[in-house]
Amino acid sequence: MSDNRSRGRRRHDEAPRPTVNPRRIAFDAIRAVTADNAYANIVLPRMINETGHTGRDAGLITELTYGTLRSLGTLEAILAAASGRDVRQLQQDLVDALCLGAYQLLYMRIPAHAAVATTVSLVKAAVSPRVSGLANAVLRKVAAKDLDQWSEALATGDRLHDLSLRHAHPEWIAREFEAVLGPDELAPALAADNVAPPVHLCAKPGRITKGDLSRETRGGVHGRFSPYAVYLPGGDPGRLKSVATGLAHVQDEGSQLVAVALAEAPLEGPDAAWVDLCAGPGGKTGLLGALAAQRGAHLDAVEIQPHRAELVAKAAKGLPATVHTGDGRLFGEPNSADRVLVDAPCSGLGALRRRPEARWRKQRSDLDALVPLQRELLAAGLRLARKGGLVAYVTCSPLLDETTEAVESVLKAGGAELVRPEWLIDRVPDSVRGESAAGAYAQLWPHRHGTDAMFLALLRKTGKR
Ligand SMILES: C[S@@+](CC[C@H](N)C(=O)[O-])C[C@H]1O[C@@H](n2cnc3c(N)ncnc32)[C@H](O)[C@@H]1O
Repeated sequence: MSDNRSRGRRRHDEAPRPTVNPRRIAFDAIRAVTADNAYANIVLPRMINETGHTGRDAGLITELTYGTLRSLGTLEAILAAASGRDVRQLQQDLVDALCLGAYQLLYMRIPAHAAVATTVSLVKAAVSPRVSGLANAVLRKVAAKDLDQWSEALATGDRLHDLSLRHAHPEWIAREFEAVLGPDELAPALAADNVAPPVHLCAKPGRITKGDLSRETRGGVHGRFSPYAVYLPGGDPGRLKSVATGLAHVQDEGSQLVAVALAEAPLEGPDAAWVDLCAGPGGKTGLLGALAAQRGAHLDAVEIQPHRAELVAKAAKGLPATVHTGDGRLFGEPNSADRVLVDAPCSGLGALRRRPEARWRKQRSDLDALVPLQRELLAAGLRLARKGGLVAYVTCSPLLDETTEAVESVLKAGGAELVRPEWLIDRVPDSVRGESAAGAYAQLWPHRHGTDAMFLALLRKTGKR
């Protein structure tokens, strides 16, 4: 009797079992990205939450969705070969389902018969029963080879083409990376973009220590390089009290390093007026603001997009910082700032591992508008700095146009010099890029450092601009 009662009570207390199949959720998320231009890292957590999946199922859904989206170009090339036709001739929802199936066959340890059967059922239910026979035939052909065999079968002998196909990147991105890294490191750099990174947290200096933050995360380890980084072992960072109350925030370790490198660079003269000229959504504002508080400095944070400026205001809460909504190119008095961060809007190609679909959406032509804006913002940062003041030019991209070429073109106008970012270079091995008598740049890489590919040029204003 008592047994029955307790069994009944337990059933009543349990959360309802999720009823939507994990593969269906992954398919719906992929459709949202390909059909509605959604961002997977925004729609997927919501879908998982709404359908009540947790633990291993949530992990499976994430792997299916992110993995398929990261590998789309390669999967489509293999599907084209397996079906004997250009996949653009097929309806998009069928292609999405086939990509999801092919991903399981080629990248996951799911038995072929299960991957084919579940995908065919999905096609019947979510696309059309009329095309389920076609889906079955194509996936069986895909299953006949593994990824290495497909890569070999589709290789043309052109190194960039073959590496791009094997590591699922558009060829133009591989070419741009190679222009910076050289041929030997290209394969590991591309491969690193396909590994989901852990969430990095920043323990705001003066607010919480790394030790206390890692204890709160139950198993989080201290970052390799940043004095403030903790790697989250898993779970939702938003549920941590320190994150919810603003003592810590989510921020890639590389982003932390480039911001701290500006704050730690030696400076002669006053050191009270700091500016963050491209601040949204406010990660670096939060860290620089906390450092400014410790040093008796004040931070002005500028962001052109009002909704992003609101996020900056949240990140700056309780810190000695003022948030301005406006154009950084027009902000402030010339010769007034001691330290300026120009974290310029960029292609974001240094953070592809965090944004699964991004590599297939970006185009080389996106740089046409970004490159002039980056140079104008850097020139504005130098105008704002006082003589002897420091400007950090930062991008989350290693591309030549957005990094060294931007800096060199602005330096040509005179009145500024390149400074070695010693603080960063001393603590991060293999982070020097392009050392010369004129100075050195810092470049971080996922495959070398486990960070996003952040670029930093530290400049000192030497005269009139
Ligand atoms: C790379 S993001 C900055 C990331 C930020 N520093 C952080 O750590 O969270 C670049 C930001 O610059 C903003 N932006 C673009 N053009 C701008 C302009 N002319 N003036 C100020 N901000 C601008 C973008 O809206 C975007 O929020």
